[in-house]
This record gives sequence, C-alpha cells and structure tokens, in this order.
Amino acid sequence: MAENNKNAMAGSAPAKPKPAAPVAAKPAAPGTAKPAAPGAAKPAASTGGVYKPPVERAASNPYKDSRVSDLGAWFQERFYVVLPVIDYLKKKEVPKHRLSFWYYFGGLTLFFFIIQILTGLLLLQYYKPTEAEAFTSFVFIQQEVPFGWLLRQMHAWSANAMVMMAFIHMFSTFFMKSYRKPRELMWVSGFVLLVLSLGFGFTGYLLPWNELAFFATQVGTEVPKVAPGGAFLVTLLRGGEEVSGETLTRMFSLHVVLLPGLLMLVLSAHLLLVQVLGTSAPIGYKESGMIKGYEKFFPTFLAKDAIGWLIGFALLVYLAVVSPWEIGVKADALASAPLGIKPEWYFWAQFQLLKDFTFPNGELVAIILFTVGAILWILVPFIDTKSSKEEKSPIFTIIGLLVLAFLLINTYRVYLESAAL
Ligand code: HEM
Ligand code: HEM
Repeated sequence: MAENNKNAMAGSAPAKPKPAAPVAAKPAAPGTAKPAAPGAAKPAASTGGVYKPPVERAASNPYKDSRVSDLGAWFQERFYVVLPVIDYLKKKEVPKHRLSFWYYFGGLTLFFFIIQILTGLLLLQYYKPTEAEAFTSFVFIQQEVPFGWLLRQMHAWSANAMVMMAFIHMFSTFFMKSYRKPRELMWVSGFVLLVLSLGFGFTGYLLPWNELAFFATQVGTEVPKVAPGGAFLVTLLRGGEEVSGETLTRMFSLHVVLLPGLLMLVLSAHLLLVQVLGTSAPIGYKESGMIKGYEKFFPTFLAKDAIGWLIGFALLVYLAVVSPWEIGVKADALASAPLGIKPEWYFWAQFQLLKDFTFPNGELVAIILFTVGAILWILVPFIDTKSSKEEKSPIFTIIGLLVLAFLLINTYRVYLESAAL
C-alpha cells in the first residue's frame, strides 16, 4: 500500500496530537473543546433516552489543543474523526522523475469537469429542454444573456478538452503501467469515467437542437440497430422510432441528472484510490535510482497542478473568443440531412471502422470487434501479470501503441474526408 509514500502508515497516527489524556482530567484550552459533561462515560441505560455505546470512548479529540482559529476549532471539535485522513493527505508525496509531467493530466481532466459542472449549471438557468424551445433558448443564451455566449462556448470547448485530457491520461497511465497491482481498480474505474464522459459528449451534442446535432444523433443512435436486441436500445434512447422531442427529453435527463450522478460516484472512488494508494512510479525506476526525490502533494504538487489549471482556463477563454462554435439552424426533421454528417471527433475512429466494413454484416462485425476490444482493454491490469510482478511487459507497450495508432489514423482519415468537403 502506498508504495511511494514514505509515510505510508501516516494515516493511522494523527500529526500533532498531544499525549492522549483523559478529557475530564485536563482543562480545555480557551476556545476549544469543553470538558466532557459529567457522566459522559456512563453506560447507556443511565442516560435518558440517548444511546451511549456500552464501552468507554477513547479519550476525545487529540487535536483540541492545536493552534487554529475559533472557527477551525469549532469544526475540529465536531469532525476530529476525519482529521487523521487530512493528515494522511498532507503526507502524500509524488515521485519526481523524467516522466512526472504525465501526472498532471488526471488533475487537468478533473479541472475541465469542474468547469463543465459550473458552466452547465449556469446554462441550465436559461436552457429549455423542449422541442419547441430548445433552439430558441440556446440562441437566447448566445445573444441576449450577459456573458451567455462565454458560458456556452466554454462549456462546448471544455467538453472537448475534458475528453482529450481523459484520453491522454488513459494512455499515459497505460504506458507507465500505472494500472499494475495494486491499482487495477483505478484503471477499471478510470475506464468507466471515460465511457461516462463520452456519454456526456453524446447526450450534450443534441441539446442545442440544431440541424447538425439532430442528424448526427440520428446517425449515432442508429448504430446499435444491427446488433441483436439493438433495436430495443435504439427505441429506448430515442423515446420512439425516430429522433424527436422525446429524444431531447431523454438526452437532457441523461446529461444533467443520471450521468453527473454516476460520474461523481465513480470519480469519488477513483480519487479515493489515488489518495489511498499514492502515485505509482514506472517499473524499475526506484531500483535503478531514476527517482529524483519526492514532492509533497500538498501544497507543492497541487500548486503546480493549479498552474496547469490556470493555463487551461486561459486557453478556454481564448478559444471561446477566437474560435466560437457555431449556432447553426434549428433542427427540422423534414429537411434533408446536410452533407458530411459526422459525430464528435472522439467517436471518429469507431465511425470510420463502421464505414470501412462494407461487407455483409460488416457493421455488426465492427461493433463486436469494438466491444471485445473494450472488454480486453478494461481487463488489461489482470491480463498483464508480468507488470504486476514489477517486471517489464513490452508486449503490452506494443499493444498500447497499436491501439493508439488505430485511433489516431482512423480519426485523421475522418478529418481528411471532412476537410475535403
Ligand atoms: C453537471 C454537469 C453538466 C450540466 C448541468 C450540463 C448542462 C448542459 C446544458 C444545459 C447544455 C445545453 C446548452 C448548450 O448547448 O449550450 C449542455 C450542452 C452540452 N454539454 Fe453539458 N452539462 C454538464 C456536463 C457536461 C460534460 C461533463 C460534458 C462533456 C464531457 C458536456 C458536454 C456538453 C456538450 C458537448 C454540449 C453541447 C454544446 C454545444 O454545442 O453548445 N456537458 N450541457
Ligand atoms: C473523468 C475522468 C478522469 C479523472 C477526473 C481522473 C482523475 C485522476 C487523478 C486526479 C489522478 C491522480 C493524478 C494522476 O496520476 O494523473 C488519477 C490517477 C489515475 N487514473 Fe484517472 N481520471 C480519469 C480517467 C481515467 C481513465 C480514463 C483511466 C484509465 C483507463 C484512469 C486511470 C488512472 C490511473 C491508473 C491512475 C493512477 C496513476 C498513478 O498512480 O500513477 N483515469 N486519475
């Protein structure tokens, strides 16, 4: 546990405790905990209706004499149980080596997600998720609401940034083999986070209810149809046979209720694991002296993280101003689909594969290939047993390179095709 955390067991011992002394025997420092009321340690039966455990409690808050503000003392008195956890976090350390740069991408993904929550909640104040009003409210946000254009542009750019950072983070942890024992669940939970982020992108795309979004969603939701049972999934997603106002309602509720809830739940587990297990170092680095030391997560690493976040924020504002996403025209189910309909860039690789497999049942084969590929990818920490024994596993590096090459080449092909239109 916490192999790179020099104070791995720090969590079990509070940092600044005074020697534990029975509360009643020692007068409390001014402004801190009051002495326990007489009779506090009496067994349950003697206290009128209030349950008291039949065992003597450990002697109270060991932090009560630490120097904090009155407000701090007030919270300490009530939450002293979690203080060892805070101490543990304070002792968390991040190894320094030539690949340390890649440790910033998880934090950057998190930062763009926070931007999404903040801008998304503000957009919600004006956005109306109905077929009749969605596009009008979307244009209203862009043109009438003070700084509404900035919020919408930042939300749209940050969505792309978040997905991009999640991909970089995934491949960097893959090539550093950070998924190896004991971090298997970090990889699995991370992959679920990526899928949920893609779900956010897919459901958000329809919300402006413009022509491009409408037809792209029609194409996107059509895909599962070729798989057995897929037609049911399509109806479920669309809320009927075709993309309609019902689909908008579904995408909206997924986008602002279900997906945020799920993502935050899985993210909590992911971040808890980061804190509990500490940050990994690439295989063999420690043994060959390539670790140039450790830096404290709090405040040193976090401060550097914050520099990345500030740069990210500046970039979002810059892109929102110089390269705004278009508003488009209102969706019309009866209009013919415009040329070159394609999904968001993060679905291009799959999209191209579907287009390449033109032989009979080709689409089904493509879907099966992708599903099997994704299952194997999520199971990598359990398949790559060599790296879990701290041995190099070059075969997995090669597999990672092939997967990356496939994604990049296919994405580039779709880009070339759309640039030629
Ligand atoms: C709790 C968090 C979120 C809320 C409350 C929220 C809310 C919204 C709302 C109200 C819209 C419609 C307004 C508009 O189109 O500008 C929207 C659009 C969108 N959202 Fe979110 N969102 C959240 C998180 C995310 C995340 C995490 C992503 C992506 C990873 C995302 C991607 C998008 C996209 C791509 C659009 C369409 C943008 C456009 O073309 O304008 N959202 N979101
Ligand atoms: C919403 C998406 C995600 C967020 C917000 C997130 C956040 C983080 C953060 C803050 C860290 C610690 C700092 C770092 O090492 O970068 C981390 C570590 C990690 N993440 Fe993620 N992550 C996400 C997605 C993913 C994905 C897609 C994967 C892989 C499939 C993944 C796998 C890991 C692993 C293995 C670590 C441990 C790294 C180490 O100890 O060296 N995460 N994540």
